[in-house]
Amino acid sequence: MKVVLLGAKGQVGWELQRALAPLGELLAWDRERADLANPEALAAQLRAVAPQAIVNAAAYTAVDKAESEPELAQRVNAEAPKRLAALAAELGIPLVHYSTDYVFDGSGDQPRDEDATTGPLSVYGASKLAGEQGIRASGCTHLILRTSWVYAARGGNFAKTMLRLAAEREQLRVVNDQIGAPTGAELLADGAAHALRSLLDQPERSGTYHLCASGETSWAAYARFVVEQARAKGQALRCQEVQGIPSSDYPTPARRPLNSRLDCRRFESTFGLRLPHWEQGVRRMLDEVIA
Ligand SMILES: NC(=O)C1=CN([C@@H]2O[C@H](COP(=O)(O)OP(=O)(O)OC[C@H]3O[C@@H](n4cnc5c(N)ncnc54)[C@H](OP(=O)(O)O)[C@@H]3O)[C@@H](O)[C@H]2O)C=CC1
Ligand SMILES: Cc1cn([C@H]2C[C@H](O)[C@@H](COP(=O)(O)OP(=O)(O)O[C@H]3O[C@@H](C)C(=O)[C@@H](O)[C@H]3O)O2)c(=O)[nH]c1=O
Ligand SMILES: [Mg+2]
Repeated sequence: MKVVLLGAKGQVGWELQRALAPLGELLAWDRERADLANPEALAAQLRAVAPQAIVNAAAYTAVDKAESEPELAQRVNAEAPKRLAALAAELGIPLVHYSTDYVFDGSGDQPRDEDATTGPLSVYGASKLAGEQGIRASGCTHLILRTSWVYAARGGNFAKTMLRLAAEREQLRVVNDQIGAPTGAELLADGAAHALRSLLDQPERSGTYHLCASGETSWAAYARFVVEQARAKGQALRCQEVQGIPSSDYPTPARRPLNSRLDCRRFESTFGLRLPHWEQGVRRMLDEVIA
């Protein structure tokens, strides 16, 4: 089977290069090879290689910057996935795609399932929601995997920012009223590979799924965990305190949801998989980064 992977150098894309390799011939395309800002050219490039599945890990992920670049965010996160889905429908092949907790408004304190009402607060969230909607409307066989708070040893993410700041400063100030689950790129890649295998035999499993590590935390408690673990692993850090603050004390261009809890039971029961606790993957990532 020939699989095209888009966004091959991102956090999740990098892990997908590993996780998808056993499925057959993998064409791993980065931004230089295939630009999602040009959906028509992308479709022509894909058509030329006639893949049997498309996995899209590319996205415009700069949440604050998207507020001032809404057109580019829309092209990459909405128009390109819609074009990919139209091609997948035409070729009769599955499309795997990732989406985000930021499609929701974050009200309440309960985990949301896949059918919960969406209500993005940011340009990024709205562009990702439009991408989902384009895929669902295309009629192609698909997996839309909504996740949250992605980290990896390779690439930029919140945990690595905290490690850097903790080495420089005595005190970190981090929001404690946004709640979610940090999710590793490894888990997202392995989960997608398992689910894609399953989808090839059972196309009726096509649909939208929530896929996050289990458990929940705030960004502040997550930062504290990272600092404590890193110190226990021998990192010299100046940071003495991670001070929890309300989101209102940390103004950003984009608004973020307070409740990012996602109910992942549909993914677990459909594909017969169990999602590990977020702390497990974060520990592994820190081992790798600190080594
Ligand atoms: N990061 C997170 O916290 C979360 C991510 N997600 C979703 O998960 C998926 C994977 O995200 P993640 O791996 O973390 O993101 P990254 O930002 O690590 O990787 C995204 C990749 O997409 C590439 N890319 C950006 N613009 C284009 C373009 N125009 N054409 C081709 N490639 C492009 C980037 O290339 P370059 O490096 O050159 O910019 C990068 O390699 C995305 O769909 C994202 O929306 C969902 C929830 C949380
Ligand atoms: C650096 C920093 C951030 N924060 C806050 C800002 C924000 O509310 C939260 C996390 O910061 P980030 O910049 O990592 O947040 P952000 O880039 O919005 O993270 C999001 O990325 C996109 C792609 C997603 O899809 C989401 O699931 C989520 O992971 O922590 C602090 O409170 N103190 C700090 O020193
Ligand atoms: Mg970010």
